[in-house]
Amino acid sequence: MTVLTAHPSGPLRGTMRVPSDKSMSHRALMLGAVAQGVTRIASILEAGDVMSTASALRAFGVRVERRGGLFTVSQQGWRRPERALDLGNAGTGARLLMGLVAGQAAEARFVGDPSLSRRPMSRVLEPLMAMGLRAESRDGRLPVTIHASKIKSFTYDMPVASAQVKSALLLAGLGADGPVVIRETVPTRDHTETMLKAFGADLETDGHRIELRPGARLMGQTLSVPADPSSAAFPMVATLIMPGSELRLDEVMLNPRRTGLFGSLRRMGARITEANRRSSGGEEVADLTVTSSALKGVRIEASEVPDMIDEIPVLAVAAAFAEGVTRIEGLEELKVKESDRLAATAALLRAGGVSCRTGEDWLEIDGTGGKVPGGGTVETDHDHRIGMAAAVLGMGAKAPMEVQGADAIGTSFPSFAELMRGAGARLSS
Ligand SMILES: O=C(O)C1=C[C@@H](OP(=O)(O)O)[C@@H](O)[C@H](O)C1
Ligand SMILES: C=C(OP(=O)(O)O)C(=O)O
Repeated sequence: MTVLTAHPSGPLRGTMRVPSDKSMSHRALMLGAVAQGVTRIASILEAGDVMSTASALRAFGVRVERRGGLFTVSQQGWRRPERALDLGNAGTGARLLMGLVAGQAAEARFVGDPSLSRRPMSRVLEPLMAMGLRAESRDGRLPVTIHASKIKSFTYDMPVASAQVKSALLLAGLGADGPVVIRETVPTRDHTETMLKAFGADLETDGHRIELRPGARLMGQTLSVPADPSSAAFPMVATLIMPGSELRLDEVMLNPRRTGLFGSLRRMGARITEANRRSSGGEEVADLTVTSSALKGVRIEASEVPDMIDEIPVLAVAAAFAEGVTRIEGLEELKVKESDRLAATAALLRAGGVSCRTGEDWLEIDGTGGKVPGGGTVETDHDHRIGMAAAVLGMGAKAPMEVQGADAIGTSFPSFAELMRGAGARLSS
């Protein structure tokens, strides 16, 4: 098992470009795999989760090739995979691909690692089956077998704020016999909608309503994937909590459905400035300069959570260094991520000597005003974000934190230790 020890570190300095966005990378590969012609993807995220999606697509005969720094995707019809598709740790990969496969009237068996195998797949299978998909699962979990099916027109009111569910249904809709309409109560990341339009799909968004009309021919595109705001969150919080630090984070994607953390940190007193706003891969990006800041506790409402759903563990670390109490509501969905992130976040705070309380769907953290003891051990349990959040806590604490199972970090941010060391963090493995 890989162990990473995060030692109390000096100020962080310099400039870094964190790896590319995971959500966009999965979607670029999948749309390339059903489009006509060649899709060229510059600066795709080369990390475990995205590579799992790439190899699953290859199993259908889709050509996914790395040529220098460019990934190219092309297809001339899908064939039946010879083996089960192993999606590893990737929830996005598994759920979106189930929708895509359904829309192609293809068949496949999906498996995954121990973490993915305990996550609910029924949230996509139930609506997909209502659209006509024939599928079997182990109690709504992996392994899942999908049979070639005819997909029907469908209207769905989202029962849960999930971009993965929404995306799976839209991707299935590419092969439906009529429109697919999805109504969200809480808006979630819209990369599938943006990218489907860019590839030529007939898709319309009106407030919280999305309508996809099948039949348009998708054409291969050339795109470049900007830096992942969910990965930028870790060096950002590390910079804020370590006195004397200043770090520039280049080309960070600023889709408003992804930047809830940045707004919350600013409300806590974080100094984060933005320069050079421009467009990349169909999204707004900017270079962010982060300066260490005295943070104060804040209250986060449930309606704010979807825009920072993957950033809660590291937000909790920022709260541990703040002055006063932070309360975060609406954390139900955290329980079905790579680990039970509500329990895992509380456990990592306690391992670092920070007191906190949890309820069914909330977390309350007693800020220490910068005096986090540290000195504990955290087991990632296959959860990259828990591993990185624990490492950030250790960098700012009085005593080191040990992260067991640190190899999990490779699913989204393989260069985490190297980039953080380059900025001045003391990490040993
Ligand atoms: O669509 C996506 O790319 C994602 C959606 C979110 O999951 P949910 O749809 O389960 O909220 C998020 O947690 C995940 O990391 C990526
Ligand atoms: C929840 C996450 O990813 P996924 O659902 O794709 O495994 C994440 O990256 O934090």
